[in-house]
Parts: sequence; structure tokens; C-alpha cells
Amino acid sequence: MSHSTQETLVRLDSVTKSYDGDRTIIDNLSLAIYDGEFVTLLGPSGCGKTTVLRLIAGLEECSAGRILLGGQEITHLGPEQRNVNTVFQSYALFPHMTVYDNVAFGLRTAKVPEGEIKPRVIEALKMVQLDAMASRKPDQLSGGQQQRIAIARAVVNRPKVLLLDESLSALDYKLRKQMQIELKQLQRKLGITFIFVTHDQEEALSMSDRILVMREGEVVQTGTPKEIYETPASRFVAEFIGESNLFAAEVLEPMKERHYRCDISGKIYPVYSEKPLQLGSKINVLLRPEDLRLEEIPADGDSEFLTGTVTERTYKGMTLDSVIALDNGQQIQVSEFFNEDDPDVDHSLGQRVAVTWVPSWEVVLPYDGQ
Ligand SMILES: Nc1ncnc2c1ncn2[C@@H]1O[C@H](COP(=O)(O)OP(=O)(O)OP(=O)(O)O)[C@@H](O)[C@H]1O
Repeated sequence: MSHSTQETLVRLDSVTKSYDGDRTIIDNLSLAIYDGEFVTLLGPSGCGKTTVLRLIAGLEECSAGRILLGGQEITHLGPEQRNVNTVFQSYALFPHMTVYDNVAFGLRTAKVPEGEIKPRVIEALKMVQLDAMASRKPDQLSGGQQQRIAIARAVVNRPKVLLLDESLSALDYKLRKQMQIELKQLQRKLGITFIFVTHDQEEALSMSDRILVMREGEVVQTGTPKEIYETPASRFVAEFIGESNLFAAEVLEPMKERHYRCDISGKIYPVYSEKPLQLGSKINVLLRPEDLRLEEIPADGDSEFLTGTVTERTYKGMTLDSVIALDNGQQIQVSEFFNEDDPDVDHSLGQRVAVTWVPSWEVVLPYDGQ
């Protein structure tokens, strides 16, 4: 999706948040969220994702900086004065109220005329396919259904932005997968901007239009799931999102355009780089397990490529995953498509293999001494 024509809906402008006067959680953070997108704040526990969400919701006050919604400054407005709603991890449904009353609650508080409330509640419940359960109490619903009610309650007063804080983490694996799809479909249907917080990289990749990767209160990379996965800008992002193998390499000489002959533990590989590389410099080369290929070699044979021994084999249905102990001491992960007709699938533990990869799929990262 192109954002060149899209309007910024939420803007954080040099926002800082400190607790107790000195502990700075968010330091001078600026970011833009576009109208109608599904954006995910992704990062390890404690990196400040929830804090950013609570600042946007108005549940925390900025220590410095400004927050704008639709071009209007909302920095000092209370939560109820912002056109923003939050779905919390715990759902926070009122246990003594029916599903209908839970969803109607916000409209009644906002003094919406009673005649208008009913069609809107029914509409919201239909949207999450729970209109048949309007008279039930929350404890008569499954976790997934409670989650949907929480969403219906949050969208019934048509907020511009819906904030979702780890909203799927309480669900079991299968239900979470199903809710990921439903939530994405619902977001498209409603056209409301969703800001989703998770530490689950798989969830972020499968649901988001755009991911903001956070680390220690900073956004370290922004991009589509494909961009973040395929061209991580740092070792941190590469390792946080998906499995990765990192090779230390030395740049020997230029080859064809954007390709360099590189030395990886004494073996020579061509490496693709977007940016010009300095000859003689050290780099890290990132390769995902699915980029790598294994070639069989005789037990006493050598290869022009890195060699090692298969130490683990896991059949995953679609793929055959291996752990290889390279002769240089490094351990790498390889994920190959499983092909029953391929006689090589019987690769056994202890087998000697050479490692190659799909040309030009390398991602060059700055060398970090490892
Ligand atoms: N009220 C508070 N007072 C002091 N420190 C706080 C407060 N709330 C959060 N923090 C601290 O701010 C940091 C960021 O917390 P935050 O909840 O935003 O992280 P997170 O990325 O959402 O983590 P998680 O995924 O574990 O929820 C943490 O170190 C936390 O201890």
C-alpha cells in the first residue's frame, strides 16, 4: 500500500514520557500513523509499546512533546474527549451486564438518544457475528466471543482510531489464528485505523499493513511486513523477526554491479549489497533458514563452500528443518521445502553437507564484531 496519498491521522511529535521525574521510558519519539491503516507496534517486553498506546489513548500524560489526531492537538485532552478507543488484553467487559448492555454502555454514557442506541448496538453485534447472543452475560461466552464483544463495544461509537493492546494473547493458538484473520477483515470493513500492540512477530507479520519495530523506547525500523522480514536494517530486527543466520564476512573485491566477492571463514561467496561496500571491510551477511540450500558431500570430501554436519532434523510437513554445525564452529538453521520424490530427504544425522544459498538473497548488515 502506498502512503504518498494517505493522510496522517495520528502524529507523535517529539514525545517523551518519564516516570518519577527521572526514569525515561520514551525519549523524543516522533512517528506518523496513516488514516485507515493497520499498524503494529512490535517489540520485546518492556520496550514501551503499551506506554505509546496509553499516551495516544490519553491514559498517560506526555512529559514533553505533542500528540495530534487528524491535525488537531490532543496532548492535554482526557481519554473520553479523544476520538480513540482501546481494547485491553483483559477485555474488561462488565460481568454483571448483558452483551447488549456492555456494547450500549459507551453510547449511553455519551447521552446518545435511546432510539439511536438500539440500531447501532445491533449493527456492531452483527459485525462481530454475535447478535444472537445479545442477552447473554460475558461469562456465558468463550474467550474469542468475549474478545469480539470487546471490539464491538470499542467500535460502536465510531472512533477514528482503535487501540488494541495484546488483545489476542489470552486466546489459545487456534482461536488466535482465527481472530487474527477476523480482526483484519473487520478493520478493512470498518475503515477504522487500528494500532495494534504485540510482542508476537508472527502475529505482526500476518496482520499489519505496516510494522513499527520498537526497542528501548525507540522505533528502530518501520516498513511493510515484507520489508521488515526481507530487509531488516539491523541485527536486532533480523533476530527479533524470524529465524536468522548471520555470517561474518570480509569484502574482497567488486564483481558485477552491486555484487562483491566475500570471504566467509575462508570460503568465497558472491554477496549482493544495495549500498557500496568498502573493500577489505568486515560485514555481517544475513540469510534466513529458507534461503539456504544443502548439498551432500562425501564424508571425507571437501567443498568450495562452507561445510558442516547435520545435528538435528525436524519434519514440519511443508518443510524439512535442519540444524547444521559448521566446521568453523558456527551453528545454523536451514529450512528446505519437503519434496517426497527427492532422494536426499533421507539426510541423516551426522551427514556431511555443504551450504549454499539462493544468489542475491543476502542482506548485508553492519559488522558488529561477532
Ligand atoms: N506507571 C509506571 N511507573 C513506572 N514505570 C512504568 C510504569 N508503567 C510502565 N513502566 C515501565 O515502562 C517500561 C515500558 O513499559 P511498557 O508497558 O510500555 O512496555 P511494553 O513494551 O508494552 O511491554 P509488555 O509487552 O511487557 O507489555 C517498563 O520498563 C515498565 O516497567
